Amino acid sequence: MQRDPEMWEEPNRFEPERFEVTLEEKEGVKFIPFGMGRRACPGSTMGMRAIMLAMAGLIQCFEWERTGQEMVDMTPVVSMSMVKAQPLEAFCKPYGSMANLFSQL
Ligand code: HEM
Repeated sequence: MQRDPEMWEEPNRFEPERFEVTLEEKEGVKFIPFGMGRRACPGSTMGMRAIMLAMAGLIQCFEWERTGQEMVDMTPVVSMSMVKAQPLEAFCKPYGSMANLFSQL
């Protein structure tokens, strides 16, 4: 459903802003990674915050680069969750100020 062309414009394009729409807004209920109704995930808020914190930390602390000239292959495998067909390989190095911090850990 999250990649249904009848629900989303260019569903295969990486555009996370599309999920900023809340349930109250006119887009309606199109983003339901936590299920709905009585059995919906009770940990949804914690899940969203944990992922946001983890992603923000990775982006804020490290400089990321591809391993070669080719673009990262985003082809997914059809499964219960969205898994990349090719595992992500990337170089990361801590930003200058972070390197000092990490060396003290
Ligand atoms: C990104 C993180 C998470 C995702 C994508 C996720 C997704 C889901 C989904 C799809 C369901 C099934 C809903 C349904 O049956 O309609 C579920 C159920 C559940 N989740 Fe999560 N979840 C996440 C994080 C968490 C966390 C952090 C907790 C607890 C701290 C949690 C606790 C539960 C529990 C207890 C259920 C069963 C609810 C029931 O059957 O009544 N989840 N989750």
